[in-house]
Amino acid sequence: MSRSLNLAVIPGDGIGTEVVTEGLKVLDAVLAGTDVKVGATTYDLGAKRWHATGETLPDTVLEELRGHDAILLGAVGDPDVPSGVLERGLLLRLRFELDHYVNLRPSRLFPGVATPLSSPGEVDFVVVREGTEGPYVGNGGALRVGTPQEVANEVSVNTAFGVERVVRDAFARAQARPRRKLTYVHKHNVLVHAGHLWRRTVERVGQEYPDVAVDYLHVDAATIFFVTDPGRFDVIVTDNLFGDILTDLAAAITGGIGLAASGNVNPDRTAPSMFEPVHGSAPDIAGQGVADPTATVLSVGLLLDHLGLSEQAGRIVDAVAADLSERGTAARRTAEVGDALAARVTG
Ligand SMILES: NC(=O)C1=CN([C@@H]2O[C@H](COP(=O)(O)OP(=O)(O)OC[C@H]3O[C@@H](n4cnc5c(N)ncnc54)[C@H](O)[C@@H]3O)[C@@H](O)[C@H]2O)C=CC1
Ligand SMILES: CC(C)CC(=O)C(=O)O
Ligand SMILES: [Mg+2]
Repeated sequence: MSRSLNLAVIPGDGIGTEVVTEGLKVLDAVLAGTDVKVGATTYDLGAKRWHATGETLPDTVLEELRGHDAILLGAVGDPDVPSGVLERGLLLRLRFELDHYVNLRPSRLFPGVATPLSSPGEVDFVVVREGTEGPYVGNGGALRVGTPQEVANEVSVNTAFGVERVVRDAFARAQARPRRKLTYVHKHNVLVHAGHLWRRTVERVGQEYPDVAVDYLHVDAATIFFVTDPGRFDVIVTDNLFGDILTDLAAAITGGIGLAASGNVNPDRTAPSMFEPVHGSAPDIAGQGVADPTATVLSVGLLLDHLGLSEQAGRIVDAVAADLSERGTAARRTAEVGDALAARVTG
């Protein structure tokens, strides 16, 4: 029986448009000859639309997006748009409205990939970053802005409901992996209100997963072990801000930000999940055709896996692994990498 995938594509800004082109190229290639047909609708959300209309994410577009099976996003953010307008008004609004409470960020050091670590050992972990709460919810404000008496608040919101659902997801993922280990990362020695909610939640939910070994790291110490002993990690669960920072570090130790994929997952499937590279719009290299599209291609793999196409998802990971092992040090252009990966998934 044939199947159709109804995708929404938001290329966004900067290198977002460049890497998404390659992601779609590989998607078409991996599905060629199968009975899966892709219908992709592109949405022009991002800086251009904001400049033209002042819109970030109109309600009508949000409602349309809800009707898709999944969303593929490049990146948003532009130096000519005030900082935060697109990041909050578009990207975070999508994550919050579509209830992407699991921000899934796998990190794996593929064979042959250069890392700044001298003896990394095997690195293969996944960060489960809470995606709808924490300091990113916009619960803040400022008084006497621009004066020497300015006071600025950005309050981290952590609810029992929100923490429990992401912690449960992380335990389930840890249980399904061979090492069955969960590290939760916070800063409960100082952030005693949110931190203790996280700690109590992990302890309580952990009783239902006696076969999962649990440990805890303060976030500052976690950064040490990311560099000195990344092999100790299997599944990491943490809040929205810590997870954001740790996953750029995770990318850096596993070959760079151009390889780091992510899924903003709505595990309850009440709305489409959204897949995107961990990186941003990289204005410093935008338009040059040199961005590495591998992170986006791997994000397409996560998308396929989420939609039950695990065989095709596995072919994407295998193609990336093979490409990386032979890549060498010569710089390759964005389209060259996309072409090579497209050829490998069909070959
Ligand atoms: N999910 C999203 O849409 C995100 C958006 N942003 C936004 O992107 C803009 C730029 O943010 P930055 O902090 O500079 O982070 P960034 O991730 O865009 O860039 C950081 C560094 O990594 C490099 N880089 C990023 N992606 C790369 C790739 N695929 N290949 C090779 N090099 C790559 C860039 O050239 C830059 O030197 C800002 O407006 C920011 O708010 C940042 C992170 C995530
Ligand atoms: C722009 C931020 C809200 C997004 C980000 O840095 C991320 O999700 O990694
Ligand atoms: Mg980030």
